[in-house]
This record gives sequence, structure tokens and C-alpha cells, in this order.
Amino acid sequence: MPGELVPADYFRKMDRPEICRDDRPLEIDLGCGDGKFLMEMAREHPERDFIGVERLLGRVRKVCKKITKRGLENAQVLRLDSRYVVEWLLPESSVSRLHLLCPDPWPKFKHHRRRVMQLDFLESVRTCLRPGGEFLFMTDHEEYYQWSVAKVAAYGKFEILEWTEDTFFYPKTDFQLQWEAEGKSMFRLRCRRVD
Ligand SMILES: C[S@@+](CC[C@H](N)C(=O)[O-])C[C@H]1O[C@@H](n2cnc3c(N)ncnc32)[C@H](O)[C@@H]1O
Repeated sequence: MPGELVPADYFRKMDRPEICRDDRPLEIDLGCGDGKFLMEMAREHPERDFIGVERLLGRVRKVCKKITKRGLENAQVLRLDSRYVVEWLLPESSVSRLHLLCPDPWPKFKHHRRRVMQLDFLESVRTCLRPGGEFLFMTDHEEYYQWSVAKVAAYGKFEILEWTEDTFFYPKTDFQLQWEAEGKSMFRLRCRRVD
């Protein structure tokens, strides 16, 4: 499908030229859903390249259609599991910003191990970020937020930076809009790779 990124080989790390042009900053949106955030970021920042990662085919199709309709040459979508992409496909030190926005909170205790935010995931995030690169996490679920802050603290290799709505251009996601309309607040966590 036009707009879809298909790796040349699913069983080895991708080469940088496969995922972005020249030495342009690369941003990854994990679990991009219907792609509103991805579209608005790509339009606002034509000087950067964007990849949305989404496992549901129907959503991938929708995002591909939006990319094509808007003529965005700096956005692509990859149909795969986020964890697999971060742990196995992204080249080391390749990503400027990695976004994990409104992921499934898996609220029941017995399901917490399904949460994306785990120590081995954080290690893989750090490895694929460029030095000084950022990992941005946002949720409406306060307990998942506190869990994530604790995981990042336990991991210990990120610097926590201030992040408010006004810190930089950051369009609202589809789920964020839905939850804010229900009166929920968003919790933000901004981590910088330090070496
Ligand atoms: C709650 S929605 C949030 C979508 C979007 N980020 C937003 O804020 O509007 C979570 C999205 O992540 C996708 N997703 C969940 N787990 C995933 C995984 N392991 N790999 C890729 N996509 C995943 C779901 O299919 C869904 O589209």
C-alpha cells in the first residue's frame, strides 16, 4: 500500500537509509492508531521523517490513505508490534524522538506484565535513540503513569525533562481528545537519553 513501510528483511535490523532520508531527524509513533498525531506532526515538520507503528490492519489502511491523500512524503506506517520494532528492527542511535501515546493501560494487576513499559523495553528504547534523543509517554491512567515513572527511575539511564502542553508543538491524539472530552487529565513523562 502507498504510505506503508515494508522492511526488506523482518529478521535483521533495518538500515538507516531504509527508514529515513539523509541525516534527517526521525520520529517514531508507537501504536499510532488512526494517525491524527502522525499526520499533524508530519505536516508541521517537513524537515523531519515520521514512522507510525500499528498492529491493526484496518488502522494501518486508514493511515496509509491519509498519508496519500495529504501527499505527505515524510510519513510512513509500519504494520508490526511496537515492541518488536523497538527491540529488533530499529537501528542503534537512529531515532530523535520516540512517542508512546495513550497505550493500553492493562489496569488489572494480573495483566501488568502486558504493559509496554518494562525495563527491557526501556533499554531497547535507549539503544535506538540518538544521544540526547527523547522518549515521550502520555496516558490518562494515573496508576500506569506512576508505574512508568517508577520503571524509568529504576532503569536510571534517562534524564526526566519538564513537559507541559506549551513546551513544544504537540498535536492532540484521537484518544486524548476523546478522554479530555470525558473530563480526564493527561499525565506526561519526557525522558532524555544521557550517556
Ligand atoms: C489506545 S490506542 C491509542 C492510539 C493513538 N496513540 C492515540 O493516542 O490516539 C492504542 C493503539 O495502539 C495499538 N497497539 C496496541 N498495542 C500495540 C502493539 N504492541 N504494537 C503496535 N500497536 C499496538 C492499538 O491497536 C491502538 O491503535
